[in-house]
Amino acid sequence: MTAVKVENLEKDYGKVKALKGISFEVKEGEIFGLIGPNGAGKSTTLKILATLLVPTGGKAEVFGYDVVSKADEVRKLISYLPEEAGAYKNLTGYEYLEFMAKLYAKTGKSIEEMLKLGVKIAGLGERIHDKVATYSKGMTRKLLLARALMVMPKLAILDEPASGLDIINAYAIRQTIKRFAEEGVTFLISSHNMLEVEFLCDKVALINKGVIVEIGTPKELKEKYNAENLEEVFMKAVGVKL
Ligand SMILES: Nc1ncnc2c1ncn2[C@@H]1O[C@H](COP(=O)(O)OP(=O)(O)OP(=O)(O)O)[C@@H](O)[C@H]1O
Repeated sequence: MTAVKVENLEKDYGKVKALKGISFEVKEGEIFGLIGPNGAGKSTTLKILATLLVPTGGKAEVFGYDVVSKADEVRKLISYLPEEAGAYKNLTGYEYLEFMAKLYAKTGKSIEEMLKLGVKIAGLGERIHDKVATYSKGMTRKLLLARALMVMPKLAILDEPASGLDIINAYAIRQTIKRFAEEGVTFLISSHNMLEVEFLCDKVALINKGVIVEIGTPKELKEKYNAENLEEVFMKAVGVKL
């Protein structure tokens, strides 16, 4: 089944044309990476799919639901991790996950289960009982990823999930994403770290200045451009002389 279908999507912010008619599809169970440099239009695309922004033109669907006219249905199926997200600093990590589980779970039993899963994903050990205000950036990011995944969304939309993290935390986050993909969660992630994406994603779309310049598996793209890695693919695809 198709998890995400984007057709000729456009977004203008006043005179700035952030998206100039992009199209791509994500299959159910895939880890799909939208990758490109700063300002390429990644966050804009993810916000539209998360129903937080309305496109200027074109169309986007999540599991067959239009993100504008069926936004309520879409919201039931997704989790969204924004690029610049914070958790309530005065709560402990545990209290934060509990608060979120109560918001999302329908019955007492599923609150418990969700919370247990959330604590496991966060992997913060005893520090889960410390205030979020005392967490490092990596710890907060892991807590937020736990919040996004403990609800077992059909589609997880993650904006730069491992950006700014050290290799150990970034690795832990990648492993979590892979594990949940094996359990059937579809992932749409954005990143400007092309090497990281290469290890993680089944399929990638390279986006630059609001235009998708290539789509394929990392292997296909490397072969097509006779490149050693996705960074090199990107440079060649956008015509940067190496
Ligand atoms: N609220 C806004 N108002 C005006 N322009 C915006 C707004 N949000 C984004 N833009 C512009 O739209 C373009 C795409 O921005 P977007 O945040 O989608 O890029 P990105 O690929 O996520 O970049 P980054 O990796 O830096 O987060 C940029 O030119 C940006 O300046």
